[in-house]
Amino acid sequence: MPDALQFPIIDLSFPDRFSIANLIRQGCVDHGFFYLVNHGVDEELISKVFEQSSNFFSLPIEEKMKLVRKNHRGYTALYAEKLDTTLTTEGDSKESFYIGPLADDLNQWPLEEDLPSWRSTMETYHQKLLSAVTKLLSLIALSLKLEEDFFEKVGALIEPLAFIRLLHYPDLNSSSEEIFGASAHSDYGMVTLLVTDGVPGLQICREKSKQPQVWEDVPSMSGAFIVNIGDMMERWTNGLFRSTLHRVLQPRQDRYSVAFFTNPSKDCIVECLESCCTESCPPRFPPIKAIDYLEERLRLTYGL
Ligand SMILES: O=C(O)CCC(=O)C(=O)O
Ligand SMILES: [Fe+2]
Repeated sequence: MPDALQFPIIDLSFPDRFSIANLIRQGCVDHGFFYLVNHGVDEELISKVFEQSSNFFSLPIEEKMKLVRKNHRGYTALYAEKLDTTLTTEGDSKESFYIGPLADDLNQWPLEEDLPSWRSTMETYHQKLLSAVTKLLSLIALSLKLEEDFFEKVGALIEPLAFIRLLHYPDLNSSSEEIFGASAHSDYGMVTLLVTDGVPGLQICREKSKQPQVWEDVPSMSGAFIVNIGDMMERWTNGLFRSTLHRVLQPRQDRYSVAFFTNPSKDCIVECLESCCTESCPPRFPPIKAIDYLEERLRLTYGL
């Protein structure tokens, strides 16, 4: 058995920003994963989000289906999503609910009388997470030897396409090796901040092209977000920062988690950073517009 994974612990409130930036760089180059502590999001708010998430997923399926996913907002039922697009199996054994940018009015919400304070809890969480991510991105910019406001300057943060995904992996009492809670995938955007209820299941594969693939457990850390780099950040850094393959096994008991995905604003162009390419190491990915990339990935995931 390999030793348990150890990721760097990034303290968002630590005053020496350059040493934190170096630690981030190490985490992103080695694993594409790190823990984030002192992130400014109250424990109490996180507990409330989990409680409200469980309230929603406990509703009868007919109620949940009234909010079925439109414009990538709302409910996706068990098996409706398959993150590993190469699998021929049915779909992932999870249900989820997406809440997108608050300004564009496309979100779908349960009725206040059915789930009081549900909407306001999620809106507060969205705002708090966006503020933590903005701080984190300035450190990521430093870690890439860029100016702290690099991601602002390239327009990534004008109206970032940021999504909360509430996740519920029910205990299905089945042990099919073919079906995953979330099948192997990498996230699409810049960074993802994840919090789980502590039930194990998340694994990463550090060498995606090595066969057989080696999967290692990611332990949760109380009070910390698990942060991982997404594909657009990998493209910006020409592969220096890894967007690591990960998955969730079917849990042996109910499991809840909450992911916060941050993608750049829709018109932001993601192209290889000058500091990440040379004549002998040219850009591996052509420039792309964030919205085009995101839409294509979502299309593949949902088989549209
Ligand atoms: O639930 C988890 O632990 C991970 C979820 C995940 O990887 C995702 O939703 O992209
Ligand atoms: Fe993921």
